[in-house]
This record gives sequence, C-alpha cells and structure tokens, in this order.
Amino acid sequence: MKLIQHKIFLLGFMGCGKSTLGKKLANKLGFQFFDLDKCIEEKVQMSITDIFKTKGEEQFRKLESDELINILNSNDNYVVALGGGAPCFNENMDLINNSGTSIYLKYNEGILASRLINAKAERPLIVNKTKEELIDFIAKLLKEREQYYLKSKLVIEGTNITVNEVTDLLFKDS
Ligand SMILES: Nc1ncnc2c1ncn2[C@@H]1O[C@H](COP(=O)(O)OP(=O)(O)OP(=O)(O)O)[C@@H](O)[C@H]1O
Ligand SMILES: O=C(O)C1=C[C@@H](O)[C@@H](O)[C@H](O)C1
Ligand SMILES: [Mg+2]
Repeated sequence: MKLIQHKIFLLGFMGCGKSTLGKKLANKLGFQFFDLDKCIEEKVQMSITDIFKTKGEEQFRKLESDELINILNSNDNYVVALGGGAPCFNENMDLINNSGTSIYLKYNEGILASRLINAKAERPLIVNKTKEELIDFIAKLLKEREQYYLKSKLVIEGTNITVNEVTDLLFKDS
C-alpha cells in the first residue's frame, strides 16, 4: 500500500481534535509531527495565552504564518496540527494546499462546545465564556471560517472522528 501524500495538514475549529488526532496519525504513518501552536510557543518562549495578552492577536497571526512557512520548508514527511484560526489568515490556506493534503475535521458547535468547556483555560478566545456563550460564539465564528476550512482537499464530518477514518480516507484518495 502506498501513501500518496507526504505532507498532511489537519484543520478545523478549536477542539475538533487536530492536536490529539495529529499525534496519533503521525505515529501510525511513521511521519514527523508538528503542532503549529506548540511551534509558536517554543519559538517565542511564551504560551499562546501570554502572546495574545502581551502582543495581541494581530502579532500572533504574523507569528503563526511565519512558523507555518518554517514547517513548509521541511523536506520530511510530516503531519501538521494547525491552529484553529491558521487557515483563515494571510495566504496560509493557499500555501497549505500547494504543499500537501489538507483535511478538515468537521464538527458542529454543540460537540465542539462540550469538548471546549473543559479545555478553555489555554484558549484565549474562549477563556471567559459560559457554555451558552460558547455555543453562540462557535456558531458565529464557524460561519465566517468555514469558507476557508472548506477549501480543504478532504473533509471528514462526524461525532468522534478516529485515526482509522483519516487513514482510510487518505489511502482511498491515493
Ligand atoms: N475524539 C475525541 N473525543 C472526545 N474528546 C476529544 C476528541 N479529540 C479531542 N478531544 C478533546 O477535545 C479537546 C480539544 O482537543 P485538541 O486539543 O486535540 O483540539 P485542537 O483541534 O487541537 O484545538 P486547538 O485548535 O485549540 O489547538 C481536548 O480536551 C481533547 O481531549
Ligand atoms: O481558533 C483560533 O483562532 C485559535 C486556535 C488555537 O489553536 C490557537 O491557535 C489560538 O488559541 C487561536
Ligand atoms: Mg491544537
């Protein structure tokens, strides 16, 4: 069995599982794994929360695009877990699609909110929201962002997307 694509990008809203699934996928394929948020944190030696607080979102988006370009320059086979907003800023989505296979992990706001309500602390855009506010916030932002997410080459929709579903889709696409 051959794997056609050697550069795989997982994208979607906060909480869709890019980091969780990305690590498992990279292990399964024997590929290198990059978590774009972690790469930014390592580069700047600050947490995402502190970058938002001290530098602001605009500066964060610049750092995000710069780090993405660094990853794209790597020649290895890799899986990248993007940040939730990464595809929606600058030329990031075009750069991604010119480099490999993008996969949108698609969930509705209800599922995302139930996951994120217990994982808000390290996510500055949602840190202060109640469950109801979170559902509203996600629904609105998803509407704006889906135009970018849907530029992905592959889309998986579900209630609990597994690593096997992702690899099945990748091999089917080959
Ligand atoms: N398949 C799953 N089923 C249930 N919970 C999950 C699943 N995948 C991830 N989660 C949980 O959802 C939360 C967010 O997951 P994760 O950090 O992987 O999302 P992400 O897409 O990388 O988010 P971000 O864009 O903020 O980096 C975590 O608490 C994780 O444990
Ligand atoms: O959806 C977003 O805009 C974000 C998602 C996270 O991955 C981080 O990149 C940051 O918290 C912003
Ligand atoms: Mg993540």
